[in-house]
Amino acid sequence: MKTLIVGAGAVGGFVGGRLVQAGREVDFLVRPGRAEHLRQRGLHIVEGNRSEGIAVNPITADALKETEEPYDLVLLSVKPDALSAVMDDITSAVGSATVLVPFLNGMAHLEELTGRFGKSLLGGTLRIVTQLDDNGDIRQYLPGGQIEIGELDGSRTSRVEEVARTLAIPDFDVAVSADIVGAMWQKWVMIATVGAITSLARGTIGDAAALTDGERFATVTLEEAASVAAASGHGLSEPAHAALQELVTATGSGMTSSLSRELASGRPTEVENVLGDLIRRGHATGVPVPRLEAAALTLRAHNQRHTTAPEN
Ligand SMILES: NC(=O)C1=CN([C@@H]2O[C@H](COP(=O)(O)OP(=O)(O)OC[C@H]3O[C@@H](n4cnc5c(N)ncnc54)[C@H](OP(=O)(O)O)[C@@H]3O)[C@@H](O)[C@H]2O)C=CC1
Ligand SMILES: CC(C)(CO)C(=O)C(=O)O
Repeated sequence: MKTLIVGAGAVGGFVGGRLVQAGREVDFLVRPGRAEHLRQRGLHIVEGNRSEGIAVNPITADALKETEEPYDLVLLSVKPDALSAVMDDITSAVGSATVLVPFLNGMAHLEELTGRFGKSLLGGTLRIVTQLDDNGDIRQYLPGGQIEIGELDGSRTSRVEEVARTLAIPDFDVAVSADIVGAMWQKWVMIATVGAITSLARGTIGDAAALTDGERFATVTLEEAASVAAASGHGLSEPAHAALQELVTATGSGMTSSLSRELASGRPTEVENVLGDLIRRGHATGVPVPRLEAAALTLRAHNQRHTTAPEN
């Protein structure tokens, strides 16, 4: 499938770079500065001391407008504040048979994208731990990754199978979900909980678990996020809740989240998309969320110090 990766940051650069290495036909929609960087330096993925340079094909929005052939697959890997701009930019890349898969965290983007691209859209979740570094390279902090995709109505179609085959890259688990909306909510509960704990503790899940009352704090924070999901009609199954409970209280765990990594590196965070939206839904459904609110306040204060423009 001819694939367009939208945004060559921590997610798009990593997934797209691995797809190129696996021999897929991939272009990267990037802004002019990133295009220049990728042409000069190539895309670099760094794991520990190992750095791999990958020759990639960047394309800017102006050049994309000239494209006559739509892409088969478009992977959206920008942050929410860039979504409306890229939705305009990809118009010429999306034809009647194009499939779009978003990897953004949270749920707000789904409504926006469905309104614009309707049936072209699949749901998606991605679990990797990567970040752009100061050289513009992509650092992977934990090995492997998981991708879940699915039709929003839960049906099993040939196009979803084809996308899954295209995304099958080494060290990645790729699964087709019969309930991708539920899977996205589950990931949202996870990322909000891990993001809140690790941002407030300024450390890893393991660091927080080792603090006095750390495990209890993590348990109650998970309870808040899971209760909002349940009140919104997307309650976690008992095994899913138990697995998350283990994940967020794991002693010795090196897990962080993109929220806390960005907090630590002085970059603006996606607080509104990951925590703000969940808090708003908590208020709307009468679920108290004091720990999520405390984390959001910390991250909003950080954003105010580190951004000149609001996130959304
Ligand atoms: N990092 C992670 O481990 C994970 C992140 N996610 C989610 O994935 C999404 C993307 O995050 P992440 O990759 O970390 O973010 P990054 O900031 O690393 O990457 C976003 C990229 O989007 C690019 N971009 C911004 N505007 C445009 C535009 N108009 N056209 C083309 N490119 C553009 C930026 O490029 P530039 O500014 O250089 O132009 C940047 O390289 C987020 O919603 C995040 O929550 C999901 C799973 C894991
Ligand atoms: C899976 C996880 C928690 C990895 O960092 C993530 O999605 C994120 O940080 O945004």
